[in-house]
Amino acid sequence: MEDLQFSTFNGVTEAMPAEPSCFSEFGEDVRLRRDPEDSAVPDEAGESLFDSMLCDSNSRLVPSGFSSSSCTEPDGVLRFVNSGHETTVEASSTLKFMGDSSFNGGTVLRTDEDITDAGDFPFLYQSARFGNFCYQFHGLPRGDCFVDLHFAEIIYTNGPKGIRVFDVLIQEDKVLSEFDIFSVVGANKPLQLVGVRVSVKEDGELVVRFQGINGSPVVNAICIRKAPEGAAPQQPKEYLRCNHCASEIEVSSAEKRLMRTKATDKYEKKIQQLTTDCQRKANECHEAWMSLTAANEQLEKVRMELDNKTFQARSLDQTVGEQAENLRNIATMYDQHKKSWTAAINNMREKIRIMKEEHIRLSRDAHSCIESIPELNNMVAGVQALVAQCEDLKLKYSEEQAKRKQLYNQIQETKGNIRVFCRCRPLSREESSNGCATVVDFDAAKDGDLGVLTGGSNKRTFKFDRVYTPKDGQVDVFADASPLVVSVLDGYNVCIFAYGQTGTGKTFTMEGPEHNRGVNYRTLEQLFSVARERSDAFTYNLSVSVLEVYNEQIRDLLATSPASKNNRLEIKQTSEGSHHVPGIVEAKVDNINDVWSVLQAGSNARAVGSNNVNEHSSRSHWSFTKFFILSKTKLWLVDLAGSERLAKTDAQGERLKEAQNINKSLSALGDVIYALATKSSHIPYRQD
Ligand SMILES: Nc1ncnc2c1ncn2[C@@H]1O[C@H](COP(=O)(O)OP(=O)(O)OP(=O)(O)O)[C@@H](O)[C@H]1O
Repeated sequence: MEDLQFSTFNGVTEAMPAEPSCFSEFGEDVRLRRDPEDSAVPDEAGESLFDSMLCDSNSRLVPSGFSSSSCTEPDGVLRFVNSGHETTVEASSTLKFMGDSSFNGGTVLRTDEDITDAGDFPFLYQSARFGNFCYQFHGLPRGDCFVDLHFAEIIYTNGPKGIRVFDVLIQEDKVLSEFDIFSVVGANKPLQLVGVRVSVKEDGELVVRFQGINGSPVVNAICIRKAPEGAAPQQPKEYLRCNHCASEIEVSSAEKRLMRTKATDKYEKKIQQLTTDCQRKANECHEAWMSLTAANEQLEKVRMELDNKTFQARSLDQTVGEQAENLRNIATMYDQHKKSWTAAINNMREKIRIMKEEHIRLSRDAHSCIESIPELNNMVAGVQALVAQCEDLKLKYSEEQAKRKQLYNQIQETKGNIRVFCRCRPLSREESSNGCATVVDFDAAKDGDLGVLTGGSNKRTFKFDRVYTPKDGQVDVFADASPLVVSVLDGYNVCIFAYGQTGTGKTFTMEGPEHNRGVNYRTLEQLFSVARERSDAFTYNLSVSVLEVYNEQIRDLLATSPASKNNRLEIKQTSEGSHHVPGIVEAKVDNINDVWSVLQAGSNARAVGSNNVNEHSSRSHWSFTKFFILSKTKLWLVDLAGSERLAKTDAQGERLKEAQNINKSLSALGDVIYALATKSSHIPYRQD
């Protein structure tokens, strides 16, 4: 009994409907006969699939070929059309298969492939009509009849499912909906729609129409059978069908209940198992939900991270943009630099080209020089000989110069260490207009004699080293002073001073006007000239100090600060016998202009008084000295104050005191000079 199962039509457990006896074998439920290759098993899905295809509740699908044994009443067959095939009469059967007729449209298709489980007439399934077609039968008897349709997928043998889907309508009633042969039995396998009950009217016409949904419809055979006339629908009987032999067995109510109980147990177990599966699936769903929640949280984190990354990406974009801008600027600068460098390189190339040409020219010159080297060597030898000769001459010159210097200074000493020159100025315009006349006789002036008329024919004569007449100029006076300049540079101390009565021309002789310089300027000019001539052999560092002796006080005329101006200076004698003034300003001079500036500064700082003898009379002695740092030699150039006869000048007060001091110091100077001239053992330098 395990192999038996209720036939279930229309989704409920019930007995098979009343069937014509010749097709009673088709009671086997299609849901139990799925093709193993299709891996189909009877299940709710398969049941739903067939239910959805079958539109007539009395019809059924049979997944096997037509068998002659199933046709118990061959006379009841009104038409059996073999689509796409010619008329066939089987000797072993009383059935006559008509050739393909009564169709409208479509084409014929045949196959030589074997049809699995094809029943007794496989050729029924090896030909078919397909395409856009319908069958229209005429001459059928009025009343009900059954229509059986035979199908097999012989075109799309590899499927897939759904490649051919179509509807079938009989007498415009849909009997198959979205019919898919391959989905039910696969390829090259028969599938019968059995027992569609239709009614034929008086016109005896029956129309079978095929409508394609996907692909073209197909049909292999159509069988029209006569239905029992006036037969009322029978009460459903309860059958059991053997799964192996497909024989139908009528069962009693008790047996049916027993089987139902067993079936109920079986289904309860199945329900239990489904409940367990459902619970398991629910758990799985819960776990999936939890993991989905976790995934969502993770997703949220990822989204936030993504937001951050997006923000960072935007920042990076901005940075990249700025960098790109910088790069563009750099590129622009680079282009500019490149242009300037290119220009510079071109310029350099031009220079190199010129230099190469110059180099070639020099190389040629060098070659010609090399060729003239022998001659050059001779010249070099000659030059070296001349240099040696020159060195020898320089040595001899130095020796001779030393001798000459010695002799020169000996001559100066022979002339006398103290020399006195007398210069007489011409009468001034004022003196001439006052009727003054000269009392000096210059007849023997060339011999150094000066006669002074003392009245009448009396004449008193004075002896000097040289007498300058009023006609002698500054140049003549300096001619005798200039040899002394050379002596200074040879290391001898020299002092030139002007002595005389007020207004006799001391300042004129020493300083002189700007257009007619005196001894000071000319001496120093010659000093720099000789120093320049000797610069190859000697270096002279020259400096100048300017001082004034006024009322027995020494004043530094180059001092600028009040403290140094008020500083009390004294003349000191060194152990070597020379004299100097500690603390006095020594201005370094490099040329005659410097000296002149210093002298001007010193002259401006002098204390000048006036008396009625000479308005511009100097009331002080002033001098400046040259210091030769190397030899420490000094040249004193002194413009003494004028000696005066006090009664004649009518001096009083300060002027009298000045005059007294001047005369006193001049008298002391006279004593010193006398002591020096007579080579006295005591020189009264510090006599008060
Ligand atoms: N040789 C000369 N030829 C022409 N003019 C002269 C000559 N010597 C002096 N004089 C003029 O005589 C005037 C007085 O000369 P200077 O001032 O030099 O006298 P001094 O002796 O320096 O007087 P003091 O002692 O009062 O300073 C000046 O006007 C000067 O120009």
